[in-house]
Amino acid sequence: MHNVVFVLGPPGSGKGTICAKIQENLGYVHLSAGDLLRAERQREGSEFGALIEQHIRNGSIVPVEITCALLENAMNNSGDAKGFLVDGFPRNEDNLQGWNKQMTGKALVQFVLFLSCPVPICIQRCLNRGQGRTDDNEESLKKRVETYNRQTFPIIEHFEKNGLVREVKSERSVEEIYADVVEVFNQAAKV
Ligand SMILES: Nc1ncnc2c1ncn2[C@@H]1O[C@H](COP(=O)(O)OP(=O)(O)O)[C@@H](O)[C@H]1O
Ligand SMILES: Nc1ccn([C@@H]2O[C@H](COP(=O)(O)OP(=O)(O)O)[C@@H](O)[C@H]2O)c(=O)n1
Ligand SMILES: [Mg+2]
Repeated sequence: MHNVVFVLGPPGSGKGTICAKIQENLGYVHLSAGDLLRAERQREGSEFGALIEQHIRNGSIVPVEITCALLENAMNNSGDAKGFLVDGFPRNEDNLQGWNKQMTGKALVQFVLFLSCPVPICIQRCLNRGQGRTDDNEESLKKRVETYNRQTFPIIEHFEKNGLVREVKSERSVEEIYADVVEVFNQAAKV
């Protein structure tokens, strides 16, 4: 059984940054759904490259069959890990349903780390990210924020109803955010 922590929040809220620190210090393995999709897009012989690029530019969500298979493969190929940080997933109802269908009995979701941050700050961070991403431009960002508001936030609310959400405000320094994140993981380890 894989232990999983879902990490959600608007684009640019700092999911990748904080996950890297958790992986470094707390022994969880970081799996970014976006990174896995970008790698699959680049993989020679992939039949999904064009479809993935289309969704990324549009800020829309790739069908779960593709994303969940990438996540499950990565988990199975990671050897023994204390747990996995599944960053940027599930982002919509399709993601959630597909995960439940494919991973029930194989993964246990410990909690959902929700990095909350005002959208204008998130957009500015993405525009300054400097990773050359095809979706870090004003036009794609507008669509990504809309997708977040319409599709991802309701998923966070769903988990909230189940008592699984641990919110950490991320309009602060990485050090301040991370200090709260460590508290969340410590609390989770007690129960
Ligand atoms: N707490 C923070 N304060 C200022 N900038 C940040 C903070 N966390 C991340 N960043 C920067 O913002 C950009 C987006 O961060 P990233 O971790 O990629 O977010 P996400 O994965 O949620 O899109 C990156 O350039 C990152 O260096
Ligand atoms: N579960 C997911 C995660 C990302 N994606 C796609 O990948 C893009 C980038 O996701 P990301 O997680 O790397 O973006 P950030 O929130 O980290 O900025 C999203 O806008 C989607 O188009 C997806 O389709 N399904
Ligand atoms: Mg990211």
